[in-house]
Amino acid sequence: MISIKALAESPGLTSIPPTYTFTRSPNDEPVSDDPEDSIPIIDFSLLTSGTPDQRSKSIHQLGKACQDWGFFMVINHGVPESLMKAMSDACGEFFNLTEEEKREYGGKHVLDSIRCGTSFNASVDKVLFWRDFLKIFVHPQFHSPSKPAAFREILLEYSKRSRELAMELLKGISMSLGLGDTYIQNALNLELGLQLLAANLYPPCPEPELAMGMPPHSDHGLLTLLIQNGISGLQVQHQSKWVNVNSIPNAFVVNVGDHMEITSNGKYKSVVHRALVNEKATRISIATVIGPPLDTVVGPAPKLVHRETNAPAYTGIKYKEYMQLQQSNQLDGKSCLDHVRILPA
Ligand SMILES: O=C(O)CCC(=O)C(=O)O
Ligand SMILES: [Fe+2]
Repeated sequence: MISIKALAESPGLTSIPPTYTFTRSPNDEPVSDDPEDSIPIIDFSLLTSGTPDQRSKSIHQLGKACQDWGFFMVINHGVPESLMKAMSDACGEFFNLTEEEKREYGGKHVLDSIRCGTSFNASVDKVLFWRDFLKIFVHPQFHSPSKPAAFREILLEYSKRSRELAMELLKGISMSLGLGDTYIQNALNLELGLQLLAANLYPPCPEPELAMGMPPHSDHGLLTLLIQNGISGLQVQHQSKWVNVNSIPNAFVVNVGDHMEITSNGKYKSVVHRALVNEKATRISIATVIGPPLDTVVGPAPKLVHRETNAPAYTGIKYKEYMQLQQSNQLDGKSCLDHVRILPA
């Protein structure tokens, strides 16, 4: 399968091949034009080193962001800007390797530690997406492609720093659920949890309104931390509208994943989002997914369910089985989560 990078660079390309034409559903939500519609901002420095009052306000804001939006931006997070830029550049260089060099990691299983390809799952996608990807398991065992030369070192440091940030956010989220700061960490054994880095490349597209970078979907895992190379394209579904995420430079865009929705028994919802493409600039986004160990069965936190007043709304499922389920179907909104939802009697 040809990479989207190779296709986009074909000389004289003025239209997209029909297999890339994404049919938007007739009841697709409109894009919000309200400048007030913007995902909440969390000041990480207040969450971790503010006064007790500032900390408790931040925890409240974090909980509210998870409940109302499922998405928020994190500023003053302490991850060096130079490291974020280096990671984004290194991913760009990976995609610049020859098709031959990248083939070493291509077309493999969802649980393989390094995997690159195009679209989402080109063997089941009816329409192909204008996107190449590189996915790497960086925790509990660290993996890295051996090329480009500096990749490994940058990835190691970036993975470590983004993990620390995620763990602090999870403490705050755990508190916001009234569970105590280490409850989620302990209940889901995050010490040995999966961390997946997924880099996305969206080259310029001659007919951006006809193509789709990534279709509407929610993410597996507890939290996703996203950085971008300054080019926008991400949209989040909110109150029946698509809201553009115009990220503050160097902020992390964080979202609630399906396994946080399950753990919180539906209090915090994973939110559907999509990535559009544009005609002019190459966009790179790098998602870091934080999840439990692959063999952990994730169900609602026992402390959050109550037989009569708050019955479990999801059946427990092994994290890796959930990932396999998502990978074997077309990426389609929250259809994967629907498989484990218990409908009220
Ligand atoms: O490129 C983006 O902004 C979104 C990527 C994404 O949703 C994902 O990797 O799951
Ligand atoms: Fe996503």
